[in-house]
Amino acid sequence: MLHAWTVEQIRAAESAALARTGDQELMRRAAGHVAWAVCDRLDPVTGAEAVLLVGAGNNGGDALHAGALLRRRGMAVTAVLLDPGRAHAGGLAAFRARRGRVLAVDGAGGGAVAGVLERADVVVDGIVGIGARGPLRPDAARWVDLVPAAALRVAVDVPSGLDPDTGTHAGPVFTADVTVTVGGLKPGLLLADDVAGTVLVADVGFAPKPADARVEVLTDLDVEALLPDPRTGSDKYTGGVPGIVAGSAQYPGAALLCVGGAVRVRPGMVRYAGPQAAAVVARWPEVVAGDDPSRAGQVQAWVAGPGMGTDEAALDRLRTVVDADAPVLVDADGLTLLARHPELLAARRDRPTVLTPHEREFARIFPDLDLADRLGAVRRAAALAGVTVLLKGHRTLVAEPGGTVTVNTTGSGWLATAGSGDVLSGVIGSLLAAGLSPATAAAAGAHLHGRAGERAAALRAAGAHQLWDLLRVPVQR
Ligand SMILES: NC(=O)C1=CN([C@@H]2O[C@H](COP(=O)(O)OP(=O)(O)OC[C@H]3O[C@@H](n4cnc5c(N)ncnc54)[C@H](OP(=O)(O)O)[C@@H]3O)[C@@H](O)[C@H]2O)[C@@H](O)CC1
Ligand SMILES: [K+]
Repeated sequence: MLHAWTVEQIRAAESAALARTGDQELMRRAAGHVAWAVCDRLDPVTGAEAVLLVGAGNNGGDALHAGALLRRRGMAVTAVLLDPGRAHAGGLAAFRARRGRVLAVDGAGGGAVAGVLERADVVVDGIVGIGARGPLRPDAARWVDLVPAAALRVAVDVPSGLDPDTGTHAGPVFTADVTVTVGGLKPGLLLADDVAGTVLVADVGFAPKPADARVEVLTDLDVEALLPDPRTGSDKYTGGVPGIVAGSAQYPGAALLCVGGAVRVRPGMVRYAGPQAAAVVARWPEVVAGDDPSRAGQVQAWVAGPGMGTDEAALDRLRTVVDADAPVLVDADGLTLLARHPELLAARRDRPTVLTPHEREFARIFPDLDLADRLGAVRRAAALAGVTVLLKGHRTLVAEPGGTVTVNTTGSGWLATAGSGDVLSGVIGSLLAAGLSPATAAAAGAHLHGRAGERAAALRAAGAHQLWDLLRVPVQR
């Protein structure tokens, strides 16, 4: 499992390391990682031109020390000092000692900066790191806008303009190919991967405690270890029995897609309770199907919603499921019904429950929460409702009421297709039925679904039903 920490947590861990090691040494270590990230991506290194954008804080100091190392590797390096009177003294001395070129934006060098940037093979962003407050100020933002897209763009610690805690960027932002982040991951780097690019964690001798992290990422091996794995002596109930309430006359395919997602995770048995029982059994003969969830027999987790419609019959089925003792996942039309009948959601408070909204569905249920900050919004939603909330998106987020959020980093554009979410809810339903906690089932399901989406992209396998075959592919060790 990977972990990410807030700026406050990173600062707390850093201050202990500063007392032990001293800031110059930490900075030199951070700079070594930045220089390595640059050299590793350039061929040839010698003779390449680098520009450092240097702010007035320690982030600029990291960049200057990295520039000194790049000079040693034979690169032509220009440091652009955005606040020349306050540039980091130790970093600047090290850089000058290696005969790096210095331009000050407020003096004679100002006019030359645009031209130097235009020619750069590499631009290193040391404008601001975790000491920044609010959107980039205009005098820094103007240089970000001039960074050529063709250059290798390397951000030190955090791309300037990106909020490391939330991943939001209200104004101009340095768009990085690579971010070398110091000491530990920050949540914003996971959420805004389009801005952060590839994220490398620079180990400089301190790391916050994993147990303190409130933002996590599952890996393939984590998920593999969580999946139901039948052994001798297993029966269908040890494998888990999900019950699916999905599909309608208008959306018969949703029933098949959702049931298929559940079957292909390999539970002990799948039950179906809705108006498409005959179609479900015709496609999935292993499923035990009827139309009434109250007469479905033993179910260890319910999934309700995909394509089920929003009429009285659908509402009755949803009520039955919400009243059940088992864990419940509500998706799609089920969420529309929950938005109209908040008492149903209130009835699930503090019981094992997962909601899987996309942003429009989320806004219907939680109209007061601002999705500009998705991390904050999903966390507050889970706390308000007392249930696990999976917010779909390019980076799907899973929040549990206690405040921990899992960021899903798998997926591809091929998942943005009709019926893909129906498969996801079936997958999570099977994991819930196998006994995983709501947040773990939701996060593991999103991970598996995302990997299936990546395989679909690689195979050009169009159509949500293709995901069925791509869900449980063994992990390459
Ligand atoms: N401490 C250490 O030993 C280690 C630290 N490390 C490194 O230090 C970094 C943190 O350094 P930091 O605390 O100096 O803050 P930093 O991110 O450089 O920003 C402060 C500067 O930004 C300015 N500024 C603020 N807001 C702004 C805005 N919106 N737009 C524009 N400017 C803005 C602010 O200006 P002021 O408000 O003072 O006028 C001030 O000049 C960290 O990210 C990591 O890279 C690592 O090397 C490990 C060892
Ligand atoms: K930066």
